[in-house]
Amino acid sequence: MPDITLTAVSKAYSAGGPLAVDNLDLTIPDGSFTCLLGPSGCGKTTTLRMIAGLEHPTQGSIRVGDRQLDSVERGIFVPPEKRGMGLVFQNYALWPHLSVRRNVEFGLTVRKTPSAERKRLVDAALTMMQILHVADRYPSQLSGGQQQRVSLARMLAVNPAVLLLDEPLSNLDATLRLEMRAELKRVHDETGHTIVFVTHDQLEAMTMATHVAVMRDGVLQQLAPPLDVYHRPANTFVAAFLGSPAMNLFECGPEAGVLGRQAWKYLSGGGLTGGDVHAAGVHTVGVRPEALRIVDAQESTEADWAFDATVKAVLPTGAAWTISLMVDDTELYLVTTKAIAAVSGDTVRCAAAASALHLFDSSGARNDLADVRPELAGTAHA
Ligand SMILES: Nc1ncnc2c1ncn2[C@@H]1O[C@H](COP(=O)(O)OP(=O)(O)OP(=O)(O)O)[C@@H](O)[C@H]1O
Repeated sequence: MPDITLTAVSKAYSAGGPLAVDNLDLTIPDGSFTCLLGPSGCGKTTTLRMIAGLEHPTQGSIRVGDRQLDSVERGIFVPPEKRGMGLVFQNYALWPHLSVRRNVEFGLTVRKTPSAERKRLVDAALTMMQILHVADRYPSQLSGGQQQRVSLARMLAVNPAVLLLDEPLSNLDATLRLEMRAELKRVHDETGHTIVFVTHDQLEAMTMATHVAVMRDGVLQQLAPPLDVYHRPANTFVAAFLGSPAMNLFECGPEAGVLGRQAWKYLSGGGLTGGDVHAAGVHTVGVRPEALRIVDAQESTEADWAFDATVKAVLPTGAAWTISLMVDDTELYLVTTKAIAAVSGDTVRCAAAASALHLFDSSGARNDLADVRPELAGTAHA
């Protein structure tokens, strides 16, 4: 199936009311695992439901390759059952009075698929989801994870070209969620289906997606592979939304706080004058907690940005240490896998490579300064 393309799609639930989705241009590549990611109410579900044909756009068009599914301007609307898409929601909506096999068979029975073919397709879907051994049980006799596998098997059995999933893992406990993430990724690798997956969980998006579409207030912020979104966020919203702890962000300039003034001084060095930094529009600096390190005075190189900070608290997480630091009244986080001896109240020297700094202008948009100082382009991880 070709790409799914949304062009200038908007949706208001009431005439003249607020836009749940605002002028969305989005291309979901064929065969991709695209996650629609963003905080509650940002328009992810509305977008998914419009792709499915369960909601009508107020404006704009949706097509798959050359096939128009919706066009408000041209009065086109293809009903959900004719779109070749399978849907799975957060609540599995299994029929309680039907066995697992009958549940999975349901869509095929509706389509009047011959019984031998039906059995083959159901067995294949149950095998794919590794639940063939519970085929004769009823939903109430299954764990939450197994029930979710049944709802996925039910969708896979009818072999839709596109799988639309709306927070399908949010009812599962942490262990099952992890297991199902791996499972969905495997299904995607094995089938090559296009998957569109709604989640507000950044870890879910990072771990499974080939592409992440970050939304805010109905507006697309960035569409890119997950590591690009993480390492080259398009703006401060995306930068702050991904990562745990989130990216340290602080205002930078001659009038900013202590840390921001130091950063501004650093950025102004190396042939780039303060005026140039200002002219280039740097307003906010970001640095990921794991890009900061604690150094001995002799360890940081001249190219590093280095500063002194006071340890507020050391928070061991088992695999790593999260350290809360204060520079004057700015709090920032550092994550390290190296055990450190520091305790609350100690002063430590921190450093980050120039390439680990993310620069944003006053509108919050990414500003690489790449033309001026390539080492500040933030490309170390790209
Ligand atoms: N049926 C509806 N009628 C009126 N407003 C709605 C309806 N469904 C959603 N909205 C509103 O549209 C906006 C987008 O909602 P949507 O459910 O698409 O967001 P979401 O990002 O999926 O949120 P969540 O993660 O909480 O499900 C919200 O302001 C919401 O209140």
